[in-house]
Amino acid sequence: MKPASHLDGIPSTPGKFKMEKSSYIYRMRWHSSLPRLAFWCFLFMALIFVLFFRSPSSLSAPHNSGGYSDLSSPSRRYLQNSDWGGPAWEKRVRSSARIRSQNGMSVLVTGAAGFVGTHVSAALKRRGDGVLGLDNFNDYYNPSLKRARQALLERAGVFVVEGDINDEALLRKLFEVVPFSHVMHLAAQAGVRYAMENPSSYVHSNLAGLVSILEVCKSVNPQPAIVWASSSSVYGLNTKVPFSEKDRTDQPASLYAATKKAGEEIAHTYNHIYGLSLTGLRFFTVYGPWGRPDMAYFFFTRDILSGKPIPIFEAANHGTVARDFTYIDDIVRGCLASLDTAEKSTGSGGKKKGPAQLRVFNLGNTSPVPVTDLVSILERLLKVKAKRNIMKLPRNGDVQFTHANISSAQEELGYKPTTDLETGLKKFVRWYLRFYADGKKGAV
Ligand SMILES: O=C(O)[C@H]1O[C@H](OP(=O)(O)OP(=O)(O)OC[C@H]2O[C@@H](n3ccc(=O)[nH]c3=O)[C@H](O)[C@@H]2O)[C@H](O)[C@@H](O)[C@@H]1O
Repeated sequence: MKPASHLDGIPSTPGKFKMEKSSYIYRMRWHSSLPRLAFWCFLFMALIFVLFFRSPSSLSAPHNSGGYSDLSSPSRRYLQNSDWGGPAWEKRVRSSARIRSQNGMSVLVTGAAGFVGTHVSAALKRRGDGVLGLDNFNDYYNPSLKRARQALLERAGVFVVEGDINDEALLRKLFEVVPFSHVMHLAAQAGVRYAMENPSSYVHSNLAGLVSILEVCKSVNPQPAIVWASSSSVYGLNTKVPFSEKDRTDQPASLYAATKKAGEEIAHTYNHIYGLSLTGLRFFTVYGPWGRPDMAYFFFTRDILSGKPIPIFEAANHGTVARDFTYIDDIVRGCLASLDTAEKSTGSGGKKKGPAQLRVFNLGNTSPVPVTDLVSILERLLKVKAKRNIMKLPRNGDVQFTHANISSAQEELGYKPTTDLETGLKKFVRWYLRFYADGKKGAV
């Protein structure tokens, strides 16, 4: 008898199974229904296993633009330790989120082990607010820097829960343990150019992750007010300067920018349907101590020190490429002011009860600096001449310049940046040299 065609290929390795043996096996195995059942059960379990442990982003290699390379565990990006829950864990969560000042708030900070997240969490804690961090510690850049930030927060009394914003069960559990009054949502896939390498990571964090946060926030009681990180990149190909919140933002130049812009529209929807209070902050190229190694000022510093040439982009006809670089302390003040002025959400039980606050603010420095000047400042501070490799601005998401109009944030938040690039970079370089002294902390 001829075996059924879908079984033909099973003992397929030549030399491993002789023909007579395989037909014997076939007769023994497939004429009995119990082994057949066992086989399908095994196949089913294997499928469940594969689906459970495979995420879209686990298919791509880890990011290397920050100079970090670890190909040993490509699936690590979102394979998080789901080790949460239990009385001891809940006690830590509660204690970290305990308010210690009059009129303080309890804030869930997502992306707490990230650059901005760490600074915001520490600042909230310092003034007596209750803070709980959440971070998935992915390896977009060297996670040892994130662990060092976590240790810093730990010393300040902030517990950073390890988990992904897409894990709604975890988010619900956190709200069950602490009825957070505010969410500072900073977890995101950042970086403009990396979107060409790993587009699905942007969809995972900036779209699916944002929706997951909003879904949980809309359904808990009381609903928290949410402040979240948008980006100056939403202005895309806009040429009207300085960029005002009223300008068009429908021409993103990168998938990253498109996901941030989509986030702003998603925020509108949740505000409209569920009465969530939402404030989006368009950050302009934030830099400073504990910064992100994938950003130019950071890896320029590393490469200037090691004598490696640095690629400096210029626009067509030797056009200047410039950024409205904004120092982290100014951004933190803008974040805290946004939380302080956020009105309560109006919905409950997943239903809107009345109109709720919906805001978008530029948080920039209002003085763009050419990238070539940034390099000159670094050369002075590091006392090392850079090997400048001038190249054409690649068409992979970069825009030629950014410049924030901050009048709206000034009026409503009292936001007033005070740090110029030279002063801010001095603080960054001091931190960098201390942190990476003698290469003790390993590769950036
Ligand atoms: O403002 C923002 O919203 C964005 O700011 C930064 O994006 P970007 O301004 O491109 O920051 P960098 O990647 O550090 O680049 C800074 C400048 O250096 C230039 N650059 C970058 C890389 C390089 O190799 N050479 C080079 O000249 C870029 O064109 C840009 O003008 C962040 O990476 C984004 O996550 C953030 O959302």
